[in-house]
Order: sequence, then structure tokens, then C-alpha cells
Amino acid sequence: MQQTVLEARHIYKSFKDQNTPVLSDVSFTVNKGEFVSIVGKSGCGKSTLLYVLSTMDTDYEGELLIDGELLTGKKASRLAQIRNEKIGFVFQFHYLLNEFSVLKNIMLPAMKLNRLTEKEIEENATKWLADLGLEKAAQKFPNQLSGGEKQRVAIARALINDPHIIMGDEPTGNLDKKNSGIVFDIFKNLATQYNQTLLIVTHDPEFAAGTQRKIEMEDGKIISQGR
Ligand SMILES: Nc1ncnc2c1ncn2[C@@H]1O[C@H](COP(=O)(O)OP(=O)(O)OP(=O)(O)O)[C@@H](O)[C@H]1O
Repeated sequence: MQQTVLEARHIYKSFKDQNTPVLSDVSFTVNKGEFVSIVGKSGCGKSTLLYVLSTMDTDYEGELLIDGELLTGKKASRLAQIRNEKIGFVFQFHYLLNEFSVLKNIMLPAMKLNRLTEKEIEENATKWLADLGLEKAAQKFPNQLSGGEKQRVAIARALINDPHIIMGDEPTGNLDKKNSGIVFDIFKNLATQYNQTLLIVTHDPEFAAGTQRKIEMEDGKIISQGR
């Protein structure tokens, strides 16, 4: 049996000043180990949907479940806990903290979770840095890295708490072709080697074509979901 990590049930969302909903009856599931992209024209609702799925936006109708737990209607504190424990985020811009070393940036989400000792967290962060080809960058600061390197550090940071799902909003949107390819290969490898679940919003047709499944949106609705 396939294990479902994320489930959206009949999600609707409208912004106050608009007559037509931005999201309309959006339903789909993502199974463990799947590498899924969300595609569609600019303005079709991709980022709005990701915001709902990531539990950051709670102003919607319908139901959202992660690992079978219904998150709709849960307290903000529980949702914050779910985000820290279960979701790794990679955005178009890396949001690394320039005042901390690369190693520290990766360690921070795990320090917040307080599940492991600092030494264990450092070992995990060092392992991810090595896996992503960044071992030499550990003691550097983010502003000493290239755009592609920064995004790889952001991926290591997203992985540090062993997330149940990685969500990305245009993670290659700010990168050239070569670095986009590197980021794509990392994601693909995470899915195949580590059974990592990934849900990535992208404009890049080449990126989307390489994912296992494409969820296509138009005017706030899913028009195909590759199953
Ligand atoms: N805070 C807001 N208030 C009102 N309307 C909004 C708000 N945020 C987004 N919208 C509208 O909702 C629609 C969907 O926006 P969204 O950013 O989700 O699209 P998208 O598919 O991610 O677009 P892009 O590919 O350009 O990033 C757009 O028409 C947008 O103008």
C-alpha cells in the first residue's frame, strides 16, 4: 500500500476583493517518495495553493492532511510545530542569514526543534553539506557563495530535520540553466535514494518534465494530475 504524506480535499480560497475563487475544489494526494511538480500559467494559483498546503495560510475552505492528521482548524502553535518537524521549505530566494556561517544556517532549524544535541546536529549538517558537494563552504558566510551554492545550502537547511515532505516555490527561479540542473538532480536523487517526498511549484518546463508527476493548474483548478 502506498503511504499518503499529503492530502488536499476540496480546497477553496477567495481573496476579499475578488469575485472568482483563487483556488476552486483542489483535491489531490502526494505519496511517500513521490517527486511532484505543480505547473500552470502565471496567476493560476500555484503559490497560493502552496501557502495553504504548507499550513502558513489557514484562511481557506476544505481540508488539509499531513501524514493522515487533519490540520484544518488546528491551533497556530500546532501548525508551527508541524512545519518545523515535517516540512522542509526551499524558496526562489534562499533567505539564509548572512550573520551566521553556512554550517550554522543549516543547523538553526534543528536547534529550534531541540530533538538532538548540538554535536549531533552539527554532524548531520556536515553530512548534508558533504552530500551536496559543499564541504568546503561550512565556515563561509552566505554572502561569500554563488547563487547556486546558496540554493544548495538552503536545500541542506530544508533537510536538516528529516522532513516528511519538501515543498518548493520556484526553487530554480533565480538560477541559470547549469545550477537549475544541479538543483533538479539533487531533488531527483533525494526522491530515488532517500525516498524523500517533494512537491515543487515551477515555471520551468524542463524541470517539470523530469518530475515523476505533474499537477497542472488553470484558473485555480487542477486540470490534470498525472495519475
Ligand atoms: N494577497 C492577495 N490579495 C488578492 N489577490 C491575490 C493575493 N495574492 C494573490 N492574489 C491573486 O491570486 C491569483 C493567484 O496568484 P498566485 O500567486 O497564487 O499565482 P501563481 O500561479 O503562483 O503565479 P506566478 O506563477 O506568477 O507566481 C492571482 O490572480 C493573484 O493576483
